[in-house]
Amino acid sequence: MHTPEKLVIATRASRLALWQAEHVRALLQQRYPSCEISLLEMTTRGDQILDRTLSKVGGKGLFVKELETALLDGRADLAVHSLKDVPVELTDPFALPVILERDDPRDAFVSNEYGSLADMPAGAVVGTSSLRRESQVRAAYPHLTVKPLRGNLDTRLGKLDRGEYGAIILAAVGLRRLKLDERIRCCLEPSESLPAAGQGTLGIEILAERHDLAQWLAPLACSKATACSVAERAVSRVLGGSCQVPLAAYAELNGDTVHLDALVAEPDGTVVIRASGTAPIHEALQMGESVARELMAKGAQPILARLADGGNAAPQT
Ligand SMILES: NCc1[nH]cc(CCC(=O)O)c1CC(=O)O
Repeated sequence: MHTPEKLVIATRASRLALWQAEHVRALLQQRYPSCEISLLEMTTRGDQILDRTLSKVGGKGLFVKELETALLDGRADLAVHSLKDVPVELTDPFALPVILERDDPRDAFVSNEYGSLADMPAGAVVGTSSLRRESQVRAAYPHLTVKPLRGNLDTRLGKLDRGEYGAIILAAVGLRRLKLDERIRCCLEPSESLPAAGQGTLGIEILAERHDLAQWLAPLACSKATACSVAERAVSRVLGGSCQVPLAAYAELNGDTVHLDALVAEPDGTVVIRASGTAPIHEALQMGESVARELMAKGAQPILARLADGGNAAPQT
């Protein structure tokens, strides 16, 4: 069989992104031992803007765009992304043919003082720059104060350690990948903090015309994670994943059945609209779309419309 001789993987230069790219490199190397595989490290706009809340700076696929230019001009063959950061509508020459097996999708509670959100006293400060996390924290713990928190993982942990926050909320998977598990005081179950669409999942982006490449990458795909991400991303797509909005969508597989929970909330936590659905794998897309329509019917529209005014397209962290 014809196999690849040389592959270049475009990646952001953060430690987490590098771990993820190395992970994909190792999987490919195992499968294609004679292939020469290298990483092309890039700094994206999302990495440069550290002083403002991501949802405020907007910009479609802040973490994705520069990597796409490397695919376009041939400097790289594939780009590895946290699926959560990938816009739901990939524009024309690009495709996302491979969704890898999902890791832990949960949010993690990190603190030097407290064991959980429930332990925190009135007025204590929780750091997160995600409207999704903020709205859920504020809905369940209205006595806590939520403040924005930006930067890569090390920066965020540094701000916590300097006492700027009583606790911060991060994706558990990011901490695990950087061997920072010991910082996790507890994981927030989906019932307490419903994850973002695609959280804990990696996707591989290529130029759609590279059919050879798509075939070489195909063995890395996980059909279960793919079904879940199809359902979750359908919600974001229907609701305008391009809006900066507190939106969560989390699917699980039970045998051949996909179960999906989704919510849209006011950032201040005063309104949380929920919907869920269940369907066989092959109907994951339609089920996701109908869950999204149910959210709309229950009043998601005014929240979305108001938040959409501020800009387009922040990643739904
Ligand atoms: N918001 C940025 C981002 N994008 C992906 C991850 C972690 C990896 C993942 O969720 O798959 C993170 C960090 C975080 O949310 O704490």
